[in-house]
This record gives sequence, C-alpha cells and structure tokens, in this order.
Amino acid sequence: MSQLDLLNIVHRPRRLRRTAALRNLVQENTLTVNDLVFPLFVMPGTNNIEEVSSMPGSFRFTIDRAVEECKELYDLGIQAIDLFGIPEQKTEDGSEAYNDNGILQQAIRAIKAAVPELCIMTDVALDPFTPFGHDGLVRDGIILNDETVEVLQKMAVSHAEAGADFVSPSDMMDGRIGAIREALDESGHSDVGILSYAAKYASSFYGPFRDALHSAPQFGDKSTYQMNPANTEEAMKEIELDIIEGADIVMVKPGLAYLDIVWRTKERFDVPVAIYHVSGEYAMVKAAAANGWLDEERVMMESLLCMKRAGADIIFTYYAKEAAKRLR
Ligand SMILES: NCC(=O)CCC(=O)O
Ligand SMILES: [Mg+2]
Repeated sequence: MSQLDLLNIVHRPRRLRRTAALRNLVQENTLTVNDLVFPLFVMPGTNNIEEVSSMPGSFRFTIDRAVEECKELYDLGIQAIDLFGIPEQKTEDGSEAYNDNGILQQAIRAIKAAVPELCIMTDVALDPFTPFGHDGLVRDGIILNDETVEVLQKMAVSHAEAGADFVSPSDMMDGRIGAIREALDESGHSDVGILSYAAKYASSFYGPFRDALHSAPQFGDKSTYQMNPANTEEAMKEIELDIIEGADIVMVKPGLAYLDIVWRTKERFDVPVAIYHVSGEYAMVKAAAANGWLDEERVMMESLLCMKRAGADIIFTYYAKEAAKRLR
C-alpha cells in the first residue's frame, strides 16, 4: 500500500475550485458597479483639470469639466459621487462653506442640471474652508465642537438647497448628525439623507487627499476629534450615536486596515455600511504598480471585493472608474 492510499479523505474542498464554472457557482460575495461612489474634487476656474501629484490618475476639475466627468461616470454605470471643493478663499470663520454661490453649491447645481439621475453626496466639513486645515473652527489652538456644528448645519442646508441628494459630514464633531438632521428638516429638506463618517480614524493614510484639496492641517493633528486607530469599542459607540441621531448610512474610514471595524458594524447594526478606500491606499497601489511590483488591476479588484466580503454595502474609491470599466 502506498502512502497515498492511506489518505481516506471524504471532504475535499478543492473539488469546488476545480473549474472556473464551479468557482463562480460557489462564490459568496460579488462586487458590482452599484456599490461604488466616486469622490470628485472641484476647483475654481474654467475648462481645466489638474492631476494630483501624489494620486496619479486622479484629478481636480473645474466645474464645467466636473460636469463632463459626471456624464462619463454615469455612462459607466456609477450612480453616486461625493463632492469635495476647493474654495475661492479660506476664512477663519469658514463662511465660504455655506456661501450659496460657493464652489460646492455651484458644482451641485451644474451637475444636477446635466446628470439629474446621478446621486450627489457632498462633503460637510470645514478643513478646505479655513486657513487651519482642521475640520472645525479653531480658537486658541482648540478645535471647537458646538460652534462648528452650527456652521455645519448651514453648510448642509446650503448643499440641500443647491440640490444635493445626501450630505456626508466627515468632521467627527459630537452631535452634528442630530443637529444637521434637524436643520435639514426645518428647512424643508426631510428627503435629503445623511451619510455619516461615523467611525473616522485619525489616519496617516489621508496624506494625498490633503494634497488634492490643499487642506493639510497647519498645526497639530486631528487626534482630538478623529478616532484612535487602536480602538474598536469606541467605534461602536460613535456609530450607535450617529444612528440614534438620524444617520441613514454610516461609514468606516479608512478601508483595508479597518475591515474588522466594518465587520463588527455590519454584525451589530442594521443600517447600510459604507467604507472609504482612502487616498493613501490608492497611492500605495499606484506607486507599487509604477515600479512593476504589483498588478494594479488585480490588486484594485481584490481590495474592493474584500471590502464587500467584510460587510461594506457601499465603497468610496478613487478607483471607481477603473473598477466600473472592469466590471462591464
Ligand atoms: N473627509 C474626506 C477625507 O478625509 C478623505 C481621505 C482620503 O481619501 O484620504
Ligand atoms: Mg461622532
């Protein structure tokens, strides 16, 4: 008797991996274009785009060019964008953030007019709008909570007035979801939803995004309002509070290094969960691919699929267009 004859294996999981057809039949999770949200950076000016140096293949768009980009996204099957704006001017009171003719408000109107079916989500936070690069108002080096929330209420209402479908507060101030919900309802925008960046960590993976928006913090870091990467229970608390306050969708951010948080969120709560595949994650893949060290397309698709497997319903990614083309 050879040694092999001694193996009396009933369960052979490899049977289900023998052919592509079998592998497809038993596949548990699937990425679709419906899952993707494209983050879009808009800047002042006309007929111009600028590549973000630390995010090759990602651009800032003037509004007219952003409209063209949105048509292309929608034609590719991408049904939602998240808008980020670079204002004409930064002021200490962040008032450009709620200027009815501000960069985001103009962009929302132009995109809504051109591609009405596209879901427009908008970033609600002050970091690009003050010289400090922090997500809230600043006094004596402190990021103010309640004073900031009042500005965020105005910002969210002005986005809704311009035609936003959803606002996405990314600032991590306490109590802002309830306050924004109330402000939207009182101004007649009870149909405008809130996607809350509920568990947003103070992460070093955001570096390239701050280049893109010219919004790097001018002093200190964001650890007095964004979460400590060491914590999980705190994320559950943040998410629970935001759901109680009225969040329709909650987000965990960043992506791959935080999939355990996504999984716990999905297990524990019954609202849709979004994940943000952030700029640093994108930049790492781009850099490795440029060196010939990774297969960019395969790593991209695997990363996004793994986010689905972890429980994400919605994925914000700078790779949305490439993934959509691949999924066609
Ligand atoms: N509030 C939005 C972000 O901080 C984005 C971060 C990134 O893509 O790195
Ligand atoms: Mg919170």
